[in-house]
Amino acid sequence: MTELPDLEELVNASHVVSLPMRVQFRGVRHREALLFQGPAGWGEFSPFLEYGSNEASSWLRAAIEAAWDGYPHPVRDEVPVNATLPAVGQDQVESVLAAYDATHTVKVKVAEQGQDLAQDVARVAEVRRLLPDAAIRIDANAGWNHQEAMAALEALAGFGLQYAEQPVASIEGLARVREEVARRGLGVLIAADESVRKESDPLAVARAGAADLIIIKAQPLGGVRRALQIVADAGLPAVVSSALDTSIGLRQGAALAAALPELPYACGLATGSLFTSDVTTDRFVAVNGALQLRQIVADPQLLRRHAVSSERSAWWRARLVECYGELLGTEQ
Ligand SMILES: O=C(O)CCC(=O)C1=CC=C[C@@H](O)[C@@H]1C(=O)O
Ligand SMILES: [Mg+2]
Repeated sequence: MTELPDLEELVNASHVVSLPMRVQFRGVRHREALLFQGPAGWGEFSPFLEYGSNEASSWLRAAIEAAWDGYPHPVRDEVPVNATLPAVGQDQVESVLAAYDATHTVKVKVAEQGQDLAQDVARVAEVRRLLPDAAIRIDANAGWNHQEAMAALEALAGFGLQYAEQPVASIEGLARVREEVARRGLGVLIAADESVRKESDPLAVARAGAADLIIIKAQPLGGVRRALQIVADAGLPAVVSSALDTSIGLRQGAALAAALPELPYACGLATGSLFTSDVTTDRFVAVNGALQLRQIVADPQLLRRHAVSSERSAWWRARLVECYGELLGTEQ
């Protein structure tokens, strides 16, 4: 990004929407996002509501990159994607998976607050029963301590796990789990997500040898080009994942995945299927297990239909101004 666009131009171009979700994910049933169109296309700014302006400013940087600079040249025109299964009860697994045209790989959320390991085992077992040949990965979102992580991985490894994403919170903790998994011969790779996108140094995981692969997200990492640089510097395989974005943000994730020199795993970019509606008429969801790269444009009627209240809109615009201020401080 060479120069920031004019703030007034950004604010005036903004639309704030709230999209309804099929099931609760990450504690939300509605996902709010601010969208704007620039000379290169649409950009999405949708940091989670609880994020402060410093963290959220990377998301704004990514949105501006999408709308003003566009994307780097892709090296592939389709991106294999995984179905993402929220921490639903065993009885809901089949209906949630039915929303996806991407079940060669399933990521199962585990370690949800208020649930126990038996519920995780039941959920993973049900996925394995329904999809005997699928690659299954789990994501604990740092919800376990070391002991809990080891007990869970012992209990779940038998279902055949491709990898476990962020089983524990810290980088040292990940390294310790990774070592013990190897010592016990559990055959589960360890992936770092929060330890990449929420640390001040996204390369610390790689330097510490704490993970076998990294999860990268375009918005939290400040855009496609920055994320590509992180992967190049980390020297680890990368999986691109969504931030529960609308089709606009998913398109940015797909641009990142399409520009990576290597893409050994399916990406977590099928989350458009968790929404019951979107901002585009031709939603950016998987077809035959993959996203096909194409232009994604917001539809004025859908933007109106999903527009938030004037209070929420004012809240988002104020957030935009605050994050813009943060960017001005760091970029110029
Ligand atoms: O990676 C996927 O399959 C889908 C995206 C996903 O899991 C997430 C999206 C948004 C917020 C995160 O809590 C969550 C993640 O931890 O990866
Ligand atoms: Mg994750």
